[in-house]
Amino acid sequence: MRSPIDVSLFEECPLGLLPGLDPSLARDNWAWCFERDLCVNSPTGSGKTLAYALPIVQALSNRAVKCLRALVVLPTRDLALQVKSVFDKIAPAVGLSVGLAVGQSSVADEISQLIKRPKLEAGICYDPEDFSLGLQSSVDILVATPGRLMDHINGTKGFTLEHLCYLVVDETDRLLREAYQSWLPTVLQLTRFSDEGLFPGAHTVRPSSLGSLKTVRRSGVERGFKGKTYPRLAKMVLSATLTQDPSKLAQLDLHHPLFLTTGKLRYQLPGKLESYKLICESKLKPLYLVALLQNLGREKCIVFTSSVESTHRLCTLLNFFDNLPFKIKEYSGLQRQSLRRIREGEIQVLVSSDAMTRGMDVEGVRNVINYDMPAYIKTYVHRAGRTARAGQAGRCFTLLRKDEVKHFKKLLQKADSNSCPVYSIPLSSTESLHSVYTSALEKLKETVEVEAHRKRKIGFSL
Ligand SMILES: Nc1ncnc2c1ncn2[C@@H]1O[C@H](COP(=O)(O)OP(=O)(O)OP(=O)(O)O)[C@@H](O)[C@H]1O
Repeated sequence: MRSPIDVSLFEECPLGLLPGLDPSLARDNWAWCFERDLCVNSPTGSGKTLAYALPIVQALSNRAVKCLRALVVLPTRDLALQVKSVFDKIAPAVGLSVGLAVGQSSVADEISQLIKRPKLEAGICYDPEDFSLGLQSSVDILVATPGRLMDHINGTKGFTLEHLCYLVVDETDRLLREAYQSWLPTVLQLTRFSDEGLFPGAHTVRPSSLGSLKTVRRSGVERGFKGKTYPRLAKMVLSATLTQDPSKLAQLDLHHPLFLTTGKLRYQLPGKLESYKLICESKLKPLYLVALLQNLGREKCIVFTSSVESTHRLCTLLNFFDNLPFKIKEYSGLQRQSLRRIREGEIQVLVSSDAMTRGMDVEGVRNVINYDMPAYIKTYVHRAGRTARAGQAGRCFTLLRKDEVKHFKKLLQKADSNSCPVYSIPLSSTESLHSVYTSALEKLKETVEVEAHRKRKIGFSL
């Protein structure tokens, strides 16, 4: 941990040249050396997902019996879906199955995807509640959010982590900040080796579903084990803004962690990102935003605001500007379909709170706009990182009041970014929007009143 390895100093290696990789997986970089746990701090859009998906799939490609051997935990449902889609592209090539536990469908539906009941399905047993059914995992790899993972740990018959070999904690700094029903201590407890036998915690939850089958985890003869082999859960933790603070990482109980990074700084922006600032009065921000969007034409944009409520208001207001040559939708927990719509090119502008800040990979997003200045450099890094991904060029615009400029400059310096020129909007562009802005504001006021009334009514009827 004291001497991070700067992977940017190594030469790139095409997947086709990676030794030992199953030919069906050899289509681009990184091999996970499982002898030590890995901490990866690498910029947004640098391909961290494939960097863990590929070695896990490769390592499990020779497994004989299907059981849950790899668990990937992510903070949000949409991120989990995105990561599952990456595994879905590579795992079937070597006969592995990937499951999802995110609360997208009912618990019952999810259970039927994750657990199989061979005796019941073969008609040998007719009582679905019978615990001797020999329940088995239907998946080798599970992508999950903490809440639904805990639901399965606590309540799903046949769901066990006792065979787990690989644990990935993606967006680690975010997941460590939020305890989510103590999911991490629970997972570590259920996968820990102890003198009482393997996985004692698992047995207190329920008996082994696979009878005498014992998982042969990776064994390592390593420093600290006094020459003994030791079955161990291999862990990989990743983020574009991963902490190097040992007291925080200690929660993960890492084994001789190796810290991989790209450069010396914790906060890094993508190489081909250009940052710009727009300085305007607070009340004129919508005008500047519309003028900027008009300048950007029909390029895909994500506009970030500071809250779910301002996202809704801003999106409603923007849609009252007539004849804009692009379609605008908001993204929130209740409006998740807009993510699919921007991916498919049905809409060009997505307005979002920080719900969309981390990890989301939307092809073709050329611009990110901070309608509200992010309070922290970490937030700037993740928001800006929705563009300029995978070596592509991208731009990040930040709307600022005059009194925010100094603070913003200091913020960017933390990412060693001193270049953030002013992006000028001609006065004529904003002036021509004044009358439509006034009428849009009126309509927004009416809409907000109607919505508040409707909410009150629903509240009373409940
Ligand atoms: N070797 C590769 N060559 C080209 N493109 C790649 C490669 N690996 C991944 N990609 C693409 O790069 C994009 C970004 O990948 P990914 O979402 O894994 O980034 P990330 O590092 O996890 O970013 P973030 O920190 O924002 O979550 C994806 O569209 C992915 O398909």
